[in-house]
Amino acid sequence: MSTATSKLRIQDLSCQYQGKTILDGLDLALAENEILALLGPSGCGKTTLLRAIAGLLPIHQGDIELEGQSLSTPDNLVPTEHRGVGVIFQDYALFPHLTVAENIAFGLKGRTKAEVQARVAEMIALVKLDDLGDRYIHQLSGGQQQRVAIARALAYQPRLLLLDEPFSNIDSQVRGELMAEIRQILRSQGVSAIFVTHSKEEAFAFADRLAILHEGRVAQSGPAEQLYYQPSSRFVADFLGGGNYLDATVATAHEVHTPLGAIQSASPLGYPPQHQGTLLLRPQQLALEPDNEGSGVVVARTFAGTYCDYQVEVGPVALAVRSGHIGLELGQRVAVAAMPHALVLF
Ligand SMILES: Nc1ncnc2c1ncn2[C@@H]1O[C@H](COP(=O)(O)OP(=O)(O)OP(=O)(O)O)[C@@H](O)[C@H]1O
Repeated sequence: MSTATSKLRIQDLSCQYQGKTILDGLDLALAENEILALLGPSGCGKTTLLRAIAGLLPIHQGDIELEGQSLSTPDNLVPTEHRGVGVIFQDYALFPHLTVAENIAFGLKGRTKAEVQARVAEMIALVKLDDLGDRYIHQLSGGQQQRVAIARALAYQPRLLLLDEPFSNIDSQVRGELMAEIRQILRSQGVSAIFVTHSKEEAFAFADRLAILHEGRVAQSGPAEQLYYQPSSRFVADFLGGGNYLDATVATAHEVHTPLGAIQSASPLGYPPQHQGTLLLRPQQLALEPDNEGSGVVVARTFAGTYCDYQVEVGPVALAVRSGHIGLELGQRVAVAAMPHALVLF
C-alpha cells in the first residue's frame, strides 16, 4: 500500500514488556475506510499492538502515524485521549451505573446539552437500540451491550476504531448477523478499523484485509483469499486452514513432479528446474473420481451435508480431500487429481 493513501502507518515498531520484546520491527499500514483483522496465535502480540496504537503502551523503536501525525515514537507519546482513537475492549468496559444514553454521552465533552442529546439519539438509532436508551447496562443482552459500546465509540467520531475480540462474548447464533450489521455501520460512517480476533472465520467475514502476526512481525497481509490460496510461508498456510504438503521437484516453469505424478501450475512457479520444495494443496484443490484402477483408496470419511471430508491414501501418502462427491465409501478406489490452479511451493 502506498504511504500517501495510508490512514495509519506503523514502521519498524518494537514494544517490550519488562525487557522482553513482544513486537519486533513490525510494519503495517491501514487505508482510509479499511477494516483490518489482526490474527495470530495466542500471545503473539495482537493486544499489545492495539495498546501501542491506542497510546496505552510506550514504544521502544519505530513510529506510529495517524493521518500523517506522529502519535508514538520512543521519545514522544501523544496521550490516549488526544489521539482520536476509539477502543472497544472484549468486555466493552461500559459503565454499569449509567444508562445506555448516559454511556453513549460519556465521551461527548465540550458540547451543549442539545448537541449531546441529538448525537446520542443519532447513535442509538444507528445501532438499533431505539427503545432502550433508559435501560441500565446489566439489563441488556451481550449483543445489545456490544451495540452500546460501538455507539459510544463512534459518538465522538474517532479517526480510527480499535476492537479487541469484539465478538467473542456474543452467542454464536447471533454473531454472524451482528458482525454483518456492525460492518455495515462502520462502512456507513466511513470508519477505519482494526480488530483482533482468534477466529479466521470472523476475520474472513468482517475484514477487508487480514494481517497475520508471527514472532513480533506481520508475517503476511492481504485479502483473505490471497492469504489462503497464496500464503507466503508455511506458517500462514497452516494458520489459515488445513492442507496437504507433498514433496515436489520443479520440472519446468509450470510443472512439478510429486508422488501424485506431474502437476501443472496455472502461473509460473518462480523456481528453477530441479528445485526441491514442498507443494501445498488445500483439501478442496484435489478432485476425486471413483475409479477401480485409481491410485487412491478412501480410508476415512466425514459427511458434512453438501460435501464430504475424506482421508485418501495414495501409496504411502495420506491426503485430506474435501469433495462434492458425497457417496464415496470406505475402501473405494479413486483417481486423485489436483484441480487447475496457481500452485504454492515452499
Ligand atoms: N502487562 C504485561 N506485562 C508483561 N507481559 C505481558 C503483559 N501483557 C502481555 N504480556 C505478554 O506479552 C505477550 C503478548 O501478549 P498479547 O496480549 O499482546 O498477545 P495476544 O496475541 O493478544 O494474545 P491472545 O490471543 O492470547 O489474547 C504475551 O507473551 C504476554 O504474556
